[in-house]
Amino acid sequence: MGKLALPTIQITGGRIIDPAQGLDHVGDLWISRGRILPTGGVNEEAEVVIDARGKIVCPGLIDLHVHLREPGNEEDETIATGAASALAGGVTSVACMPNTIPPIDTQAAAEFVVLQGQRARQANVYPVGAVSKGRKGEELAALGQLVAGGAVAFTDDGAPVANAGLMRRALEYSKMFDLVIMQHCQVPELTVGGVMNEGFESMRLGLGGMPAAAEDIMVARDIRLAEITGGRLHIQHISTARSVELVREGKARGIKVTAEACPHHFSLTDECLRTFDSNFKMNPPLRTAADVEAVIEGLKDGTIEILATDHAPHAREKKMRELDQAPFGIVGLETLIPITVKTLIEPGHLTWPEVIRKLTINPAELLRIPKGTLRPGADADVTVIDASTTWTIDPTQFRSKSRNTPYAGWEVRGRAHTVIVGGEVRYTLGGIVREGVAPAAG
Ligand SMILES: NC(=O)N[C@@H](CC(=O)O)C(=O)O
Ligand SMILES: [Zn+2]
Ligand SMILES: [Zn+2]
Repeated sequence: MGKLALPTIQITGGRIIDPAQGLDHVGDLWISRGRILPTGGVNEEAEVVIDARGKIVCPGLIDLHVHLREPGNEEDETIATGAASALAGGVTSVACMPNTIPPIDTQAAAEFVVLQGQRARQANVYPVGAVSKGRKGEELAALGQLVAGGAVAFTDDGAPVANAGLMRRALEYSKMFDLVIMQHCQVPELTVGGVMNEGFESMRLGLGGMPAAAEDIMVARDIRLAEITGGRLHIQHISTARSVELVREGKARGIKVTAEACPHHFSLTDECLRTFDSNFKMNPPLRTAADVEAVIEGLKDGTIEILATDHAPHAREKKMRELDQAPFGIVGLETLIPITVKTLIEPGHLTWPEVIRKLTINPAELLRIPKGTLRPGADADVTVIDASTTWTIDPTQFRSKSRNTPYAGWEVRGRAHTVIVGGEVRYTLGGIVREGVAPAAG
């Protein structure tokens, strides 16, 4: 669809929340030809009217940590199904990890991801390039070429950059592009054979443990490396109390370190493994209640400025293997909003504007992408959230190709109602008044 064909959209009567502008008020939001219009809109009838009374209208959510599995594991997810899953979760932009087969470690590989994202016409898809060639942790990948191919950050996620010398060079070199190095912090030698958090529960269950220290030690090392290089370090899926403390200290000392937390790390604990259900197996593992509390505290005081899902789809036959054989990871995009509502908003830890900030302008600024705000002239990526609707999480209804969620059957509140990307309604639960052809139900 050309820009001229994009409709004028009026979203009426919603609670407009845009942390980037400090906005939180009830009103109308106007969109035309793919862009946000100034308040008051245009002097014409809108072609599409979305009734947002009682709902939240915010910048399209951004999830900077997803695994889309293409190329190489299309039985788990494709860029198209993952980007459709994003929309169903209210997410209009995703940054996808390079642990595909082959990995995203060249310009051509990054361009392929961008192209597949454009073809899919679902959420915007931004590739994250590998730090090392083949994600082998030996030689630096051609970071400049990756940037030319569209990479917005670098990581070897799925594995850490274990070699301190390589990590130092990556932090040094990435300064040239002002891009962030995202790190899966974990000393590999300390987690060999691990299935879950090391502690009372793993001992009781007789399962191999992954100590919190494996994460803490690498977080400490990398913050120090960020300090001596002046590079930008981003801690992925932070999960331990000590790591949160280290990031807090690092920030206080003026080091360029940021962190993200995932819903499972602030909603579940290692006690869930008593079921031996592989849907509770992820990396980093579910930790103790004290760690969950510390992560929530970090979210509250701003130490952790980003929410991300680490959406990690795995086909049923893989995830159904015995616990120690099953792969790590859970799908996350379609449960992001309700689990955040249940565990952060309803208990009063964070307000809606605080949550939305961590899902819009904060990740946009981290990736240096021109997204995450409803400022006039901005790309019209908008999420309308029905914050009060109650529903039951049913994995068979997911747009994702995979169903590996620990939240099946949970009674929850809040979900994306309508999602607009580039001025086009790409997902809706219905209720849109519009001339001409109605958009396909998401
Ligand atoms: N988080 C996970 O448990 N799994 C991720 C890898 C990763 O994020 O490290 C995956 O790719 O499946
Ligand atoms: Zn990881
Ligand atoms: Zn990941």
